Amino acid sequence: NAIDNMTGFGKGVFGEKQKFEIAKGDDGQYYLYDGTRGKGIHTFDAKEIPPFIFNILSGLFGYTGEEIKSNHKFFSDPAAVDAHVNAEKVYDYYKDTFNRNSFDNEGAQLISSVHVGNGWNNAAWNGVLMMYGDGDGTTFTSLSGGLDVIAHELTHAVTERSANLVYEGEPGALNESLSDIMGAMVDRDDWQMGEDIYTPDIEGDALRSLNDPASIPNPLNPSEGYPDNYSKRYTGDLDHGGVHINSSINNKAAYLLSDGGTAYGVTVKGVGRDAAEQIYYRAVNNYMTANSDFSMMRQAAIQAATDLYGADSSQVESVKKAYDAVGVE
Ligand SMILES: CCC(=O)Oc1c(C)cccc1C(=O)O
Ligand SMILES: [Ca+2]
Ligand SMILES: [Zn+2]
Repeated sequence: NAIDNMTGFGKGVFGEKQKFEIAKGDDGQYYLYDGTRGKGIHTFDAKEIPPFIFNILSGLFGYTGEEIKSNHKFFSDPAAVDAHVNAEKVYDYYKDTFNRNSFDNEGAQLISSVHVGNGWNNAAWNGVLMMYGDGDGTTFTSLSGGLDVIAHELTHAVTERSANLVYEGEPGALNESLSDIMGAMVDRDDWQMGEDIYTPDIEGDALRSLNDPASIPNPLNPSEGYPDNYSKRYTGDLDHGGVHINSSINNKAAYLLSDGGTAYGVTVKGVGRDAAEQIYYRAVNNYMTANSDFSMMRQAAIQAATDLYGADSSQVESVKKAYDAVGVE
């Protein structure tokens, strides 16, 4: 059927006015469907289906949830509005920054489902679509309200279609770290992850910090902060071998590469966010594979910087220093 692309309106999770692409169906209803980006951006309502059932339904049967429609151009579901708007922003980031057309570089549809589960404190890419919980209102509010969260989830899809880093141990920590790094590059005004949607009643905290990982308690070892050096890595079995913990070691390296600084006696000259994002994208897209470990991350970033700026460039030197600073040889 002919899709008429038009502009929709709504308010996001934090009450901000949003404008986004919608489509009008043959039934005269308006849908949260953006037909202008790739093969389309669809946002659905999962209607509180338990996450593990939703995962099965969407994984095996491609179920995406109920179409969100409105009989006028105003959409009144804030979680859906932000999931849609933020997916558009992340699509544009990958296209404008790396000329990548969606996560498969062939315009794959970006499908998001909101209201997954009941007070679910999670967001996930399940191989088919993004899933966002509403949070329990204490630990999280609607997770689709976080631009860095959506960039994080969509980067899992990009990683899966490129290096396809195994979600376990060091490769898993790098998988997580690349999602945090791109999350911080899209949500460009800070180096925190999830700050907008984490603990709505507490100001100033975040899920993770890339600039100072140790400033946030490590959930697996609360007496310490997240690790910011390889010598402090988590070596237990929880969280697939600490993929959400050891990611902070590489996150710190990326922060130092981008903004510069001194850590563990090593001073790094920042290359800026524009060069840092190009180095990491090229590393994950061209030089990393499923079992790449931290040492291979260092080499991949050096090679990417060499391709982009030359072997004797200051950027290559900064990559080496950044990984020296976090104790990765
Ligand atoms: C910043 C986004 C993020 O970390 O999402 C997750 C949450 C909130 C819980 C569990 C897993 C994830 C993830 O996507 O890794
Ligand atoms: Ca952020
Ligand atoms: Zn993740």
